[in-house]
Amino acid sequence: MLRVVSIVAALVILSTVLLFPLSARPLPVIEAYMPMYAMAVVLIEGLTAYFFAIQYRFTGWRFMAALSGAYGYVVVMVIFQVIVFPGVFSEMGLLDTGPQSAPWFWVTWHAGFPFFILIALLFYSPRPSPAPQLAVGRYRHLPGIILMLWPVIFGLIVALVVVSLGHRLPELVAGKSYSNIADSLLAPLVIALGLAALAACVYVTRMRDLLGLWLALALLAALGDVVLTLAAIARYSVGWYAARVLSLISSSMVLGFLIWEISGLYRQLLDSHRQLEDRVTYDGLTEAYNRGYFTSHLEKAMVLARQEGVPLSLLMIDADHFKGYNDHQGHQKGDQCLVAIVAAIKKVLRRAGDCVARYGGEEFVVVLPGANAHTAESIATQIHAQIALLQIPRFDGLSAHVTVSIGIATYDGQGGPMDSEDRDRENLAREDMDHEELIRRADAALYRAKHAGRNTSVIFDAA
Ligand SMILES: Nc1nc2c(ncn2[C@@H]2O[C@H](COP(=O)(O)OP(=O)(O)OP(=O)(O)O)[C@@H](O)[C@H]2O)c(=O)[nH]1
Repeated sequence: MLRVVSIVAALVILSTVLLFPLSARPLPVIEAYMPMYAMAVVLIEGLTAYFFAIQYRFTGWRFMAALSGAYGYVVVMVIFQVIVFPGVFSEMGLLDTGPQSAPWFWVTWHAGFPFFILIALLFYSPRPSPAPQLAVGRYRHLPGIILMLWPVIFGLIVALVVVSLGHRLPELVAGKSYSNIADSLLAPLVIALGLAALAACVYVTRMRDLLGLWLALALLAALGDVVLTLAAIARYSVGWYAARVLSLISSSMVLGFLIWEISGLYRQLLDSHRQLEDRVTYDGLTEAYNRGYFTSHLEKAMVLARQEGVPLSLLMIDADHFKGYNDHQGHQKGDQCLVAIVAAIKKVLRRAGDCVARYGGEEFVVVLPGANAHTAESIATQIHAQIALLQIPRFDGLSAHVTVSIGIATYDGQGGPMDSEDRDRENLAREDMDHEELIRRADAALYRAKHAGRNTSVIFDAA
């Protein structure tokens, strides 16, 4: 970022120096240039003021409020300058203020902006992060609102004075030349304010903050704008056109930075949203779904199964003698074993709605929408086979390799359970089964699988 700023700063200085001797050379009059330029400045500075106000709103950083005020002031000045500028809305400009009002608005704009930046720098403090320290109390935003509004109100008063003095304003423009500005004390005043604001910005922010860096660059471009305008002596000359371009660069600088910053915040927001979503969806160790996700998924899957009248099976899978494995191999190996078990289960699950979740410590659940007890049993058998293929040794004498036990329960999609063998018994037991009941049944089947000697699957049987 420092390199980009340095390159732009070098270009601003170089173009100012190179164009300075050519400034007074006249160029063709393009009357549309002024309104287009003014519209762009109003839009850019208005957006900048808005973004600073928003930043103040969310961070409570008064520097932001004061900067918003400085840019708001410029908007007021530019609007009035373009209204009274000859040849934009009418031959002599609107409001019948005479030919002196436009250059006076230029002076008040270019003196006022660095002045308000100087004021804003009085409120500079390192950026509050990460949590904004907002003052509490009913009127906590009052100082910030005052900082934002007073430059705008001041600008309106200045505009009122300039408009009402109109023809009585001291002469700054004579014919096509506005050399009176350059010859009067106004020129050194405007340049001195610009230099002071630039120096203060560098000194106060120490360029630690990217905003300070871009603000300094904007002030440098604004200074180039002032120097070339003063050297141009007349409108529609090389210096005059070039100064307007520098003025646009100065305006865009900070807005560009703010947009870049906001895009970054948007990306961060999406990333943290994704992370949060992952946290509430996945188990951190095995990357299987977590219990919370499983419960809501099962609930929805059962509603869908009921609506479509199709079965749904649930497998509850538990690693056998896992305490013994942990005790012999250590907790880390135990973790790796759980990860391997999930990977093995995933290999068996091929249908879109199938999912594996970690139900608790070494216990996993598999939801199989559309699977009846027979299909579920076949999937359980495949899981046993995949886990056998892992060949994870135990060395505790209980068994050669890690195995799992599986309990199977099936919901028939008709509002009742479907038992393994006896359909009459199933019909007797028909009831409105919810997901908790299905889990309870899978758990009961798992219990029986454990008692049947482990490394086996059992289908729930109400008997
Ligand atoms: N390494 C590791 N171990 C875990 C994790 N979660 C639970 N365990 C362990 O898993 C073991 C479960 O033990 P038990 O509930 O007694 O069951 P078991 O030894 O597997 O016996 P059976 O289930 O009856 O075959 C405990 O020792 C837990 O510490 C985990 O995330 N990582």
